[in-house]
Amino acid sequence: MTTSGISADLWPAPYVDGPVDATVSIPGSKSLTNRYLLLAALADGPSILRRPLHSRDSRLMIEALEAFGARVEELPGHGEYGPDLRVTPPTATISNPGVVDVDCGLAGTVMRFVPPLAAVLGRRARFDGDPHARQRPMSPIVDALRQLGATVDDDGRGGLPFELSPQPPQDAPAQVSIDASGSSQFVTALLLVGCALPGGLTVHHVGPTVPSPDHLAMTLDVLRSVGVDATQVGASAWTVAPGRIPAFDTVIEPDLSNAGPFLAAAMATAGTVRIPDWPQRTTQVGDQWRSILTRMGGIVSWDDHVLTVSGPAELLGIDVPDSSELAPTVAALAALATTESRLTGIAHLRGHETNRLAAVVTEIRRLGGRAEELDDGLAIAPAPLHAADVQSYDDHRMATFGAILGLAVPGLRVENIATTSKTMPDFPDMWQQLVSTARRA
Ligand SMILES: O=C(O)C1=C[C@@H](OP(=O)(O)O)[C@@H](O)[C@H](O)C1
Ligand SMILES: C=C(OP(=O)(O)O)C(=O)O
Repeated sequence: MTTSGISADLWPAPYVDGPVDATVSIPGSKSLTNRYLLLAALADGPSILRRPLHSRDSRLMIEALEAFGARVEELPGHGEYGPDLRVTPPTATISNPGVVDVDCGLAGTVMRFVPPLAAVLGRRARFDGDPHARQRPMSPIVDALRQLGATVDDDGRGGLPFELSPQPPQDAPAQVSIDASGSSQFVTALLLVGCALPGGLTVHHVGPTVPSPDHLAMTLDVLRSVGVDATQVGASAWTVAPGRIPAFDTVIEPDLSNAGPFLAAAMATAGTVRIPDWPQRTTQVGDQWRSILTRMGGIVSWDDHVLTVSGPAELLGIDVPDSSELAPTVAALAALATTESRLTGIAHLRGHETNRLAAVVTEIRRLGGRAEELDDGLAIAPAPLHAADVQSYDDHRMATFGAILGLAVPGLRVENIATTSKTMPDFPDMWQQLVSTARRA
C-alpha cells in the first residue's frame, strides 16, 4: 500500500484502438465444479470430473473435502485447462475424528456448501476465511444447521468464524425454514446434502425473493444428473428425496460467466470473439450473454457449439432484471454505452466478494463516468471516461470490470489483477493474448 491507501500493485490494462478478433477457450465453471466436487464426496464410489476448473475457489473446496477424508487425485494426461480429477469419498468410519479446520477463502460456494456437508458427515469443524469473508451473509446457514440439530458456536455473530458440532444425521428433521433472500447459495447448500439425510430434506424459504434463480435451477439439474430426486415444490420450497448417489463421471461446461469479459471485449472494440464448447442447453446464468449482448447491439450466433459475438459500432445501454454474477461485467459495458442502463434485482450483490453496487459506482465515478446506486441495483449513464487506477476490492469481477474499461480508456490501471485467480488464474495472460489480436483502426 502507498500512503494514499491505494495499492502499488497496479496492472496497466491494455488499451486497443482497433477491433479484437479472437477465439478464447474458457476454463470450467466454478459453480458446476464445486457442486460436483461436493457431491462426489457423498457418492458411493470414486467419481470423475472432466475439464474441471482449477482455481482458488476449486482448490479451497478440494482442500475442505480432503480435510474430511476424501481423496482427490489428478488423472494423468491433461488438456488445455489442467488435469481431470478422481474423487474418492471419505470412508464411513474414521477413527478418532478430530476437529477439522476449513479455510473458506472468499468462496461463497465453500463457506455455504461445506458446513452442511460436515453436518451430514457428522464431523466437527471450524470454518473461517479471508477478512472480507467474515462480512458475507451466513446466518441462514447457521440457522439451518441448528434446525438440523447441530451446535454452532459463532459467538452470536451469525457468520464466520464458527465451530460446528453436528448431531448424528439419523436424528435430523426433514424440513428446514430459512430466509434465502440474501443468496441462492443458502438453498443450494442444503439441497446438495439433503439426500444424505434419512428423511431427505425440504427447504422452505420465508422472505423476499431468492436471487440468482439460474443458480437454483443449476442445483436441481446437477442433483438430477447424479440420480438424486430433487424438485421445486411451489414458489418457495424445494425438496430432495433420501437416497444414495452412485459414483459418476461428468464433463464440466466452460464458465459462461467468465466468458463475459472476453465477449465484452468484442462489444467494446467492435471486434469478434468466439467461445468454443458453448453448451446448447445449460442452466448457467452466463447463457444470458446471448440476449444481453444482442440487446446492447451485438450480433450473436451459436453454431456447432461455438458462440460468436461481434460488437456494434454503437454500444447501447440496457435494462436487466436479474444479472446476478454477470452484473459487474454488464456494468463495465454500460459505462461505455451511448444510452442509459439499469441493472435491477441485485440488492444482494452488497453481500458478494465486496459490496459490488458501491464498488461499481465508486469506480465508474473515479473514471469520470455517471453511476448511482438504486435500492436494488445500479443506474449507469453515458459520460466520457478518463484514466484512473481502478480498485478491485479483492473481487475477481471488479478486476475484470477494470480490464474491460481499460480497452477503451488509455492509461487505466487495475489494482490487484491477481485476484482473478479466484476463478480464472490465467486471466492476465489470456487477456494479453486477446488484445494481441486487435487490428489498428
Ligand atoms: O451457487 C452458485 O454457484 C452461485 C450462486 C450465486 O450466488 P448469489 O445467489 O449469492 O448471487 C452467484 O452469484 C455465485 O457466484 C455462484
Ligand atoms: C458471487 C460470486 O462468488 P461466490 O461463489 O464467492 O459467491 C461470483 O463469483 O461472482
